[in-house]
Amino acid sequence: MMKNRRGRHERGAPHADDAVAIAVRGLVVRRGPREVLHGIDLVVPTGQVVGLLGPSGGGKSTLMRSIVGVQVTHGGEVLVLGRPAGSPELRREVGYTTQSPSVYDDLSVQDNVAYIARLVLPRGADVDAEVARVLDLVDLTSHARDHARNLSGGQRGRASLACSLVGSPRLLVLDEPTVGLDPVLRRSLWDLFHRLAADGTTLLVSSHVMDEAARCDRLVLVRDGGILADSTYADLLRDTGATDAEQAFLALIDRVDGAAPAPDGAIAHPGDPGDPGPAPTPSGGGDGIRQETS
Ligand SMILES: Nc1ncnc2c1ncn2[C@@H]1O[C@H](COP(=O)(O)OP(=O)(O)OP(=O)(O)O)[C@@H](O)[C@H]1O
Repeated sequence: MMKNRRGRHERGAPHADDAVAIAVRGLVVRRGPREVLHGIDLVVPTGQVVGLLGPSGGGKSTLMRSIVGVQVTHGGEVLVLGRPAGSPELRREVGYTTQSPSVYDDLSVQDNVAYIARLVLPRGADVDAEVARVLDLVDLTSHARDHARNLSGGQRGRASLACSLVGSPRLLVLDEPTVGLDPVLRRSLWDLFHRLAADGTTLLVSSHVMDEAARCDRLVLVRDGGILADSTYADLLRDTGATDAEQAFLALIDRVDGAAPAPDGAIAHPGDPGDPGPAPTPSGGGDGIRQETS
């Protein structure tokens, strides 16, 4: 059994490639009558904060749902920590927050978290200590006894985030966790994300606020069901000649739409001639994708 960077014994998942937390190949998803992901290839390295950025309706949530295994998929492969997305073995390894905070209004904040902790933690674990730990991480200790219905929007979001931090999952998939937060809270959440990453957790964080790009170790720009770029913020600015993420995003769109030429050394886009394609995926995954809900 291996130990991770936190010194914990890791639970069961194969480790064909510890450097890769998520490997997506050729992912196709249809929702209703439309195909909304058109053959996505994506590799997310372990221990990084990877931002999934792009305009509303581009497919960020659908991609995240596919990664956590709650999305019916129609082609391709999604491996998470070396296993097919949605595998039962991943339930304690992957934390997920949806865009709408998932908390029980009629329970206190601490009881919401304790409920999840009793489901997630091994028998005999110190639930109270874990509740205190995660509430401290999201700065909600002073609201521990408040009913969730009495929280502000930002506090509800952090209560939901606290639930997904229970048990220190190795992968956190967070759908717009900073939406509606004031700048101070946004900064403190991004600081938390980087502390977790420094401790070995991988984070996939979506946002349609382009100025959050600078806070990510890696950026994946999603538009119209495809990946427009997969880069670092610095490389994105260098390769587009832009001064901020929004400008860079628009420059990439113009380039893809044929309105602007790519400068030398431009970012390789998936599917471009010369694009080396995704990094090798870890072996040990299944031959299909678990399909749980529509
Ligand atoms: N339940 C659904 N049924 C049918 N189509 C859907 C459903 N949910 C989303 N879609 C469609 O799938 C596409 C991708 O949506 P998705 O929610 O993944 O985008 P997004 O980038 O996360 O957007 P946002 O930033 O607004 O959350 C959109 O065209 C959307 O209309």
